[in-house]
Amino acid sequence: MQQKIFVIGLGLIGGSVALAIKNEHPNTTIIGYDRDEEIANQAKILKVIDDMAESIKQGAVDADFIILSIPIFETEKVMEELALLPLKQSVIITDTGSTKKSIMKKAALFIENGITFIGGHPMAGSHKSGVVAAKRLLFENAFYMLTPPEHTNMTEQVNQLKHLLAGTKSKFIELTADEHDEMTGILSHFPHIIAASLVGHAKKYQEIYPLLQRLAAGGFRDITRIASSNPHMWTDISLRNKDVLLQLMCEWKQEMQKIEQMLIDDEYNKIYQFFANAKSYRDGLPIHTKGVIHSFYDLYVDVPDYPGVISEITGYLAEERISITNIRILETREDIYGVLRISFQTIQDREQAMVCLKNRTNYELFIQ
Ligand SMILES: NC(=O)c1ccc[n+]([C@@H]2O[C@H](COP(=O)([O-])OP(=O)(O)OC[C@H]3O[C@@H](n4cnc5c(N)ncnc54)[C@H](O)[C@@H]3O)[C@@H](O)[C@H]2O)c1
Ligand SMILES: O=C(O)C(=O)C[C@]1(C(=O)O)C=C[C@@H](O)C=C1
Repeated sequence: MQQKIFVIGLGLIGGSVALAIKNEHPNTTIIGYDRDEEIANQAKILKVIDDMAESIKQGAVDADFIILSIPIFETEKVMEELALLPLKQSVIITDTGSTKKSIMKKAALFIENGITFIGGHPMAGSHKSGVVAAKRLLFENAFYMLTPPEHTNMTEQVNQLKHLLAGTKSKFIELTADEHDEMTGILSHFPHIIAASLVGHAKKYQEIYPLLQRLAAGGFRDITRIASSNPHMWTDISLRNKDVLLQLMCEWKQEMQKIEQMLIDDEYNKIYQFFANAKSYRDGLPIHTKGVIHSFYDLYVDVPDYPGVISEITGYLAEERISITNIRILETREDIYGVLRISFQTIQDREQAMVCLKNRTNYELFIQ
């Protein structure tokens, strides 16, 4: 029988999940709903969904799976709405929200009526929003965290959900809502607050140093990329994980005080150790996976510093239809060689690019 999947919220995550499901299970019918009708129309035109529902009720009542992919506060409201509808008794409802505690509390509304709700969170994404940024393989190799309600046996339904989401090519992991919120607090939510605060801090100096904005390069850009994320989404996340965040902030302030003291006391060895410890842990993080710590397949090209070198290289790659995810000059000064870093989404793309550039240029190529 053809299964009907109802996706509520057709943005970056809802759109990417829908594309992954359709690719793996072409026989499913994907019905989408977005409170912004234009976005739902766009999703239909982009073939992210098969059809649009006019209301949550219309899409939900005969759905086999319902996937909520909207900001956390909205997720909680829509869960209340769904709990009042005559849903299929066998339906499996899930969400993609970045926090899990408040959502799993709301899930009691379903559990008490024998309806399955399994919390979900694909641990990959982007600072970009919207259906146009959706990608079928956005979650490839990332962890996809599932939080089935505690003290229930939902093994069979969890397996059905994993089967449905197999096309995401992510690694499923089950944990409690508390564990989820603590770990994502440390690795995702708190870093987003720090990134936003670093940007705010630099902005304060903008009037004194108008050049600041143009000087903001390498390190500052790397550490603050996530400050470009959707403020609506992050306000919800911060408020719904505030206990964890407040604890982390308290520890962070103590850590800053320790470093402050090392500087005041000119403690060379301790300062060295502070950086060395961080480097050793950061260097040991798994690479070539997506998720909290992103890594792409980078290729470095030694290029002479002349105008047009980037368009020359991207031109060759475009002619051979090799897609890149990012490109950046790491260092260029007059008369010396600069290094161009090109990032690819897959190892195959990088290999193809190496062959292409070897054939068409004399530039030296290397991989770190
Ligand atoms: N962006 C990421 O990196 C990321 C990663 C993993 C999980 N998440 C979580 O996934 C969820 C969706 O995030 P996103 O990045 O796709 O956001 P998005 O802004 O790209 O898309 C959200 C969509 O939901 C729609 N929407 C909002 N309220 C709605 C409602 N009540 N009914 C129907 N549609 C509604 C919006 O119009 C929008 O199109 C959030 O809970 C977020 O925490 C985000
Ligand atoms: O890469 C990014 O831009 C993200 O912010 C993605 C990120 C993360 O912190 O890793 C952000 C929130 C989601 O809940 C999951 C993933």
